[in-house]
Amino acid sequence: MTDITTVKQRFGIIGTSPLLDRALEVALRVAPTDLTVLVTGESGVGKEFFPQVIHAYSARKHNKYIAVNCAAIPEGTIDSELFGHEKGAFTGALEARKGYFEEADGGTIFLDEVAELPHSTQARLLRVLQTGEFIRVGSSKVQKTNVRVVAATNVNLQEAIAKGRFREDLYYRLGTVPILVPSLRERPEDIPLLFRRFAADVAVQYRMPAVTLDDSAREMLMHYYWRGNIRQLKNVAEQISAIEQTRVISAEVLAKYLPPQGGGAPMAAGAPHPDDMTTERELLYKVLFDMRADINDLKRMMAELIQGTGRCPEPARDIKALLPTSTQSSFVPAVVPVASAYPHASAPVYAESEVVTDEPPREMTKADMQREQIVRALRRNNGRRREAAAELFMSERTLYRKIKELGIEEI
Ligand SMILES: Nc1ncnc2c1ncn2[C@@H]1O[C@H](COP(=O)(O)OP(=O)(O)OP(=O)(O)O)[C@@H](O)[C@H]1O
Repeated sequence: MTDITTVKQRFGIIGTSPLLDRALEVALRVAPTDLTVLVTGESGVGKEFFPQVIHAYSARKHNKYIAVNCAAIPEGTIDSELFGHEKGAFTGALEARKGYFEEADGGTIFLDEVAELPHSTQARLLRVLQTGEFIRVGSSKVQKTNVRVVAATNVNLQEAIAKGRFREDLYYRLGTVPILVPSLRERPEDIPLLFRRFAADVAVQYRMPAVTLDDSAREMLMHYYWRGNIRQLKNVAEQISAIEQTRVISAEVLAKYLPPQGGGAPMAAGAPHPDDMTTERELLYKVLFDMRADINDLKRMMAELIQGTGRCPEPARDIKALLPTSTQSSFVPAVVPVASAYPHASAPVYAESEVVTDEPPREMTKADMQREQIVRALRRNNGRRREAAAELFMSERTLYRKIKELGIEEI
């Protein structure tokens, strides 16, 4: 049997706490079966690793793995996304389309935020779990599929059942094997390990020395409440790495990044998502973060030019790409190549038609900055929202909401 250390290394799962090991052990043990698994735990504890582990160590591993964020799909289209539709089933259904349950035949579907499914979809899901049968929207033909379902939620499903929001029969069917992922408070020994990993990742990504914690800061970190769990810890590590000049962090400095604990009920049904509370602040940090990396890149480019090497250190990342999209149209599109054509000139030489316009720069509002960051993250990830959300330190659900709110078009 595969040992847990191998699994952790393969998936980049940090932690040595017995509760985490126990959860991973259960995942490994049920992986080769076809049992349905329900992964629960507070927001930000790392539930997403579990369906991946289960799929990777199952006989289905060579077939499809499809992850669906149930909260991110509008209610009106979720049935068709999951189960497909026939041509003409609804306005805009110009072609017939397979749903995820048909696509993933022989594989695994991860239903994240399963508590967000509307009632009608819950009924369809129950049927496919019980019999393997489903019907495309607009069809009357019953089809069969062989899909293993792993679901996850941070919502207290018993409460949701009591409020009539979630079907009890579906709860029992989904939770054949329950896996509870521990909160960070239940595994304080993992906190310094996680912090070190996140700080090291930032250091590599932005080519800067990693921040470390002094004893007082480590103590504070381990006793903090961590409402948003690992996601919040990751945010803090990244913010500190980006903003602080000093690389050894004291408790005094750390305290600036930890919101007051007040109350501190963990994330549960109906509670505001930590992303919702901190997204704006974090996006602003991210602006600073990116600007600092850009400035470092520009400094390096300038140093190279001044030394007369005339070589752009990172050809893929030209100056235009470093500029906010809002200023790209009015800015010099290729300063470096023009200047490098005249390596002995004392100042950069601009092609005549490319000179910066006189237009006074428009002050960016907070919404502009947020839009900017989201657009950049989406571009960097070729429009993949999951990756962009991770980079922006927010859940996919929050990213979807922001995209809608800020009127960002498809990238
Ligand atoms: N043990 C771990 N080691 C390293 N990174 C982790 C670990 N657990 C979680 N993370 C990171 O923390 C972040 C949040 O994890 P994840 O998205 O899986 O949380 P979640 O439990 O699914 O939260 P939500 O219920 O809000 O969707 C991710 O960036 C993930 O990579």
